[in-house]
Amino acid sequence: MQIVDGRIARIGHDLAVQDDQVIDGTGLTAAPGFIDVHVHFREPGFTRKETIKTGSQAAAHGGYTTVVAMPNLDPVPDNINDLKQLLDKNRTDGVVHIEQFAPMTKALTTTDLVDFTALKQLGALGFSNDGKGVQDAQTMLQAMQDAAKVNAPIAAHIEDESLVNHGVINAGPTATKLGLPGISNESESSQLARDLQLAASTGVHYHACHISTRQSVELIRHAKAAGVNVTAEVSPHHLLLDDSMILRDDPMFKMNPPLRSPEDRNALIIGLLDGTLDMIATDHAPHTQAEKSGSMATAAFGIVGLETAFSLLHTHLVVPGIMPLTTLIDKMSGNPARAFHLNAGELSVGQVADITLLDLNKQTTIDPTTWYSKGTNSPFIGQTVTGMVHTTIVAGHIAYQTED
Ligand SMILES: NC(=O)N[C@@H](CC(=O)O)C(=O)O
Ligand SMILES: [Zn+2]
Ligand SMILES: [Zn+2]
Repeated sequence: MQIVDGRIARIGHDLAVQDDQVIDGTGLTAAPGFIDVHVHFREPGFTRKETIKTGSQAAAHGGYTTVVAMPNLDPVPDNINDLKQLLDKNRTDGVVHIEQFAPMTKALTTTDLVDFTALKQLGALGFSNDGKGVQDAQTMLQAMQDAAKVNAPIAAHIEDESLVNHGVINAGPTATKLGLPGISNESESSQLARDLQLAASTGVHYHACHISTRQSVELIRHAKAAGVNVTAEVSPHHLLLDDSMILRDDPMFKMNPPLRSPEDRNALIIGLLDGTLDMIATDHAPHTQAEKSGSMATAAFGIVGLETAFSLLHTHLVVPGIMPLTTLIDKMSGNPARAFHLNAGELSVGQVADITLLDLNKQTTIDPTTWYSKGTNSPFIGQTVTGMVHTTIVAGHIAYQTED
């Protein structure tokens, strides 16, 4: 493959080499750069957890060349000035392409809608109140109408707070055993059912964030069959972990939505394989060590994911034969690109040279001392995995390269 001016110029064997830089890909597999449509970079407001620089370096380390960042920041970028500053900072500090969701409502929690036209024009990729579900149906309906008008997607964090019951893990035998309050599946699926009805009537592109329950998979399957303009993501942790694996009160296993039952996890894998769930997104949610210590009752929700996603998914889905490598790469690159109309996700002549080189046989141990993220909150630390990201090329420039 030959790259000229940041774009793929030629693909083939024995390309004449007059270039000033050669990357030896012997033994490596080239994939289109990964795309994560759900990350939290915490800047501005929470830079003790992460910054745009460290978050984007973590993305490059994980093989991601494009990410879409969530707006649960301080200040919330719900106006032209704050969004403009954020977009500028994403551009100057990011070592990968950073797209940005703007919020749907002021401050994420009010029912005052943002100016969808102005924020879209400024460069928001779409709109999301991630971190908070939209509790009020009328607000969601209006947000969908406004988003549809400007041809922008809505990415929904789906959570009916009246059904959450102050829960911190999935409602089920583990919650009972540990004496912790549980979150029901219906807190997600009942709001999703509402949203799919509203999406059908507005025609908006409705993207369901971090789907975690079997009921949600079923609802999305039906909505797609009925022609609703819906896409959905699932996180690596909901695919690879369930609440039966939570053996003690450990905040590394606390995230929103929570790890569900083994049956739910199985439905997510089937839904991913049959196309009901379009893509994998990490929901990279860094927190400080203090925020992730003590009991699950009080710790923060969320885990990091950018630097471990490929290795974990390759080890647990591709190596055992559950999912072909090409499908995994589609779920991590081509599908998110198509869903969000990103000019990325394929390796072809003329495309921007966003390329990830994979060393599929390499065994490593998941070790946060090798990470760029400020967050070390992960339940996967210490696991041995097969397959790792070797080199990440963003618009023709090396954004990450392994040392060995
Ligand atoms: N997923 C989480 O557990 N936490 C996210 C918020 C979110 O994605 O809902 C965060 O911002 O920390
Ligand atoms: Zn969320
Ligand atoms: Zn999130």
